[in-house]
Amino acid sequence: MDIAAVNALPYEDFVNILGNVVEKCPIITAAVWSRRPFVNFTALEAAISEFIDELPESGKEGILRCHPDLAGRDLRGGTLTRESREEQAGAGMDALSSAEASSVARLNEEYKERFGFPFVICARMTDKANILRQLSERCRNERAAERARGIEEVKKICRLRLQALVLSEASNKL
Ligand SMILES: NC(=O)NC1NC(=O)NC1=O
Repeated sequence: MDIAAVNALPYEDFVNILGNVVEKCPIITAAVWSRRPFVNFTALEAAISEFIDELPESGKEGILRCHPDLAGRDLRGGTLTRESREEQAGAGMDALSSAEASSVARLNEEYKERFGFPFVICARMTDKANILRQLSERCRNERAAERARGIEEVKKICRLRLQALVLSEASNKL
């Protein structure tokens, strides 16, 4: 779908198609619909990013809380969203050794205990070893820094999900 097709979507379709570019936060997609028409892919991505940046800190934490744990209960129970399942599987989160799985579970709990929101990282842009390292390193950060870092990761996940749905200028030229 190119940007002209995106701009032509009624809001029901816009939210149905793009509603999970930020995990379980269709309200963000619903809000940016009124910013149409988008001149290009970058403008659509920027509108989402600006909406997130304008939220109070509690809203940003709310976005983080909509994300499932890496290798957590939703993965084990088969209740991840399709996007999240593919991202987590791509980084090997569905094939951890039992030692890795218990380490991730312990660190995820420690992180949530400390910050009150889950550890979020763009799984597609990293790998298992780095996820395990970041999980233990980022546990030591300050809350505000971690909130900002988590939101940066949400935006990376969003860009990749958008790219899977909307042709960017670069791919238009191919
Ligand atoms: N917690 C967390 O980072 N979750 C995720 N990351 C990602 O790329 N997809 C997710 O579901």
